[in-house]
Amino acid sequence: MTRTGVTRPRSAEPQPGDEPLRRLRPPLSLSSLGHWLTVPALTAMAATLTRDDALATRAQSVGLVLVAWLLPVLLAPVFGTAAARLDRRIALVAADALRAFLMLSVPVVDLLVTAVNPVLWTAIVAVLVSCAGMVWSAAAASAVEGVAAGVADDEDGTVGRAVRRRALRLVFGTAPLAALAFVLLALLADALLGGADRVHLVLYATAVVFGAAGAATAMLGGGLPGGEAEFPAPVAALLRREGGVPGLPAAVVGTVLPVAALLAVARVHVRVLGGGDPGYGALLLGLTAGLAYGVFAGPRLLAPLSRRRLLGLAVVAGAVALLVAALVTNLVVVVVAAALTGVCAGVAWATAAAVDDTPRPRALALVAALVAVVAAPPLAGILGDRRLGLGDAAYTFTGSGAALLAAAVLALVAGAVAHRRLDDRRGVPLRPDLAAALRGERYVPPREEPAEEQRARTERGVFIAFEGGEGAGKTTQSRLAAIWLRDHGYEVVTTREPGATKTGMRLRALLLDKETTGLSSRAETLLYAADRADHVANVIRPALERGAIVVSDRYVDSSLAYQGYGREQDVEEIAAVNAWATQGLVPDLTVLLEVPAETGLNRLSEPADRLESEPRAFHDRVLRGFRELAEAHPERYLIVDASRPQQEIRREIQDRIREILPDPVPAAAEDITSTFPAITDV
Ligand SMILES: Nc1ncnc2c1ncn2[C@@H]1O[C@H](COP(=O)(O)OP(=O)(O)OP(=O)(O)O)[C@@H](O)[C@H]1O
Ligand SMILES: Cc1cn([C@H]2C[C@H](O)[C@@H](COP(=O)(O)O)O2)c(=O)[nH]c1=O
Repeated sequence: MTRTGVTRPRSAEPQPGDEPLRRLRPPLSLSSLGHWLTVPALTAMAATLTRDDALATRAQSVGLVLVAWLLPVLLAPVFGTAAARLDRRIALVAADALRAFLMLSVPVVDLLVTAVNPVLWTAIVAVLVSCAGMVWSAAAASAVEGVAAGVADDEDGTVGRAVRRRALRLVFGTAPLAALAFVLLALLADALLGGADRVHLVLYATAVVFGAAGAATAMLGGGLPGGEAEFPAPVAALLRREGGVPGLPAAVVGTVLPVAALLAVARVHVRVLGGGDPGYGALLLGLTAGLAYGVFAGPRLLAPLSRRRLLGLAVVAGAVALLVAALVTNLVVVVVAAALTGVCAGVAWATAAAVDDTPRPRALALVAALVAVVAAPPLAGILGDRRLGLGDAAYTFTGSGAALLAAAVLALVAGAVAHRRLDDRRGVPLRPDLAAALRGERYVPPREEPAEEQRARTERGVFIAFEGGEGAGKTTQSRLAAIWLRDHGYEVVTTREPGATKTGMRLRALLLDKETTGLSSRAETLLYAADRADHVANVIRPALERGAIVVSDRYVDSSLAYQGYGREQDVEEIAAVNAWATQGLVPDLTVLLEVPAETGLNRLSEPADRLESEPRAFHDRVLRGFRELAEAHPERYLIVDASRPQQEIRREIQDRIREILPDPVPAAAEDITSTFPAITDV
């Protein structure tokens, strides 16, 4: 059972998606194992080849190999398009065979070809192996899509999604296995071989794994299904300036920096700490196992805590773990700190992907990783090893430790910025919020209300507005809130804008009809304001005056966001027009539901209306507008990450509404019963 009482399937039981993938499992696992093994194998080779050189040269050789391995990922769409033209089986087998051959070539060049610089050749192999890996990934993704699309009895796509998820787990889950295999091979090599040749064993082993993967693919019976896989271009995703979740870039940078910096200097750092390849492997094992655990556990971790808060916290915690790895000169402590860094980065990554499901976080992560891998090794070399005298004692501060320290400080700053900008529970203290989440509860802060405000509340009802972009879930959540309130004895009026009154319905038809062309932005603003004036005068105010709770799907903020930010008109002027139209009526609480524009628009099933048909840049400006409005008055807003499941969102909204509710039972009734009505979760 989970904390929330939901029974999770036991891992020993077959999962949906297992059976359709059964045939592809051996080649996918073997090839992925080989893929991840290439990283420690080639970096260890570079470190071994430069073992007698200065720290700067050693660090930069390892950095060069890592950069060479990462760079081709920028060209993923090119490889995706090229692979689509090839026969899938041939592409998979050829990519594995080429990688086996390339891995074998490294020791051969080292031992036999004196004319070629072996470090340079190792870096060239890293580029070529990575390119072949991209072709393999594209062909494998297409095969997995083919399997997912071909699942019988899968009308709602559940099994297809499970197939994709299982395939991803298979590919990324082999990374810790590769690190473990590297440790074992390094120990074996230490026991059996001597000198620089020791590192050759892992290169041979990687070649054998690729050979076995290619053979497993070649021997697959029957045809290999194919489907269309997507390969978003990382550079294009980054160049798109509109949209994006504020604070998310800082979170992504703060997530990636510690992992990339550790990878870049781990081999030289471990040597400084007195470890060889087995120590390097142990550090990689800790980091990758932590990452895998964090990615898979992240979505369920501290479920009652806001995902945006969790993201900021995970980034800060990862930076602190890296700080420990940088400062402590004990290999075991560093391996444990690397594992914690991995867990935090995994949790942060899973959470960031839930907050922004566009290709942007992935693109930014790739660029941040490249920058870190390029910068960390030379920084380690420049800073060099230093001995600090502390009275009788001395502390040796290594160059690699200093580079990790710099990365940790930067990640800490990025984490703090991310926490500040992403936080959707402003005004709610973090410590009790976190403590309650650790107990599996959601924290509801006590609210002290000035006497004047309390009196004003008893004299009128409560006004709650739901705001957000298209398809954010305003209608769904405002209805759920109204049902919950009615269940607890309140009179609730649910309403919406535009179109709550007879005149409003005509205005709505006019405003949303795509046939309404050439309407000026000012006229549009005034028509929305006219609808609102009628709405307030005939629906909202009368309901509030008789003490009802009014729940409105959209209100003034929609005009400020759409006509102000979206149409790029003066927001202050629109606010003034609307203050006049509503006679200054401001909601007691505005629930802002945030989803990326693409997600929201994709949720809509009806043909797009006049406003929904506006370009993506318009909707991105609208979303930015909503957030800025909410951030200006955090005390009367609840910002909700609306990309989560409906029931999670519902609970978060109920918790916040509870804080502003008047007592639903008339005072006279209370005198009789002497009990207060309990508000319980539905
Ligand atoms: N959290 C959620 N996750 C996934 N789908 C959701 C979620 N909330 C709502 N939906 C679905 O998204 C669609 C749009 O939801 P809804 O009508 O509530 O959004 P809206 O913000 O009112 O849209 P509009 O901008 O058209 O007024 C519906 O099909 C709804 O079932
Ligand atoms: C109140 C208000 C609304 N809009 C826009 C926003 C939407 O595109 C439509 C309303 O349709 P929905 O199904 O209720 O989401 O109108 C606006 O531009 N300005 C406003 O003030």
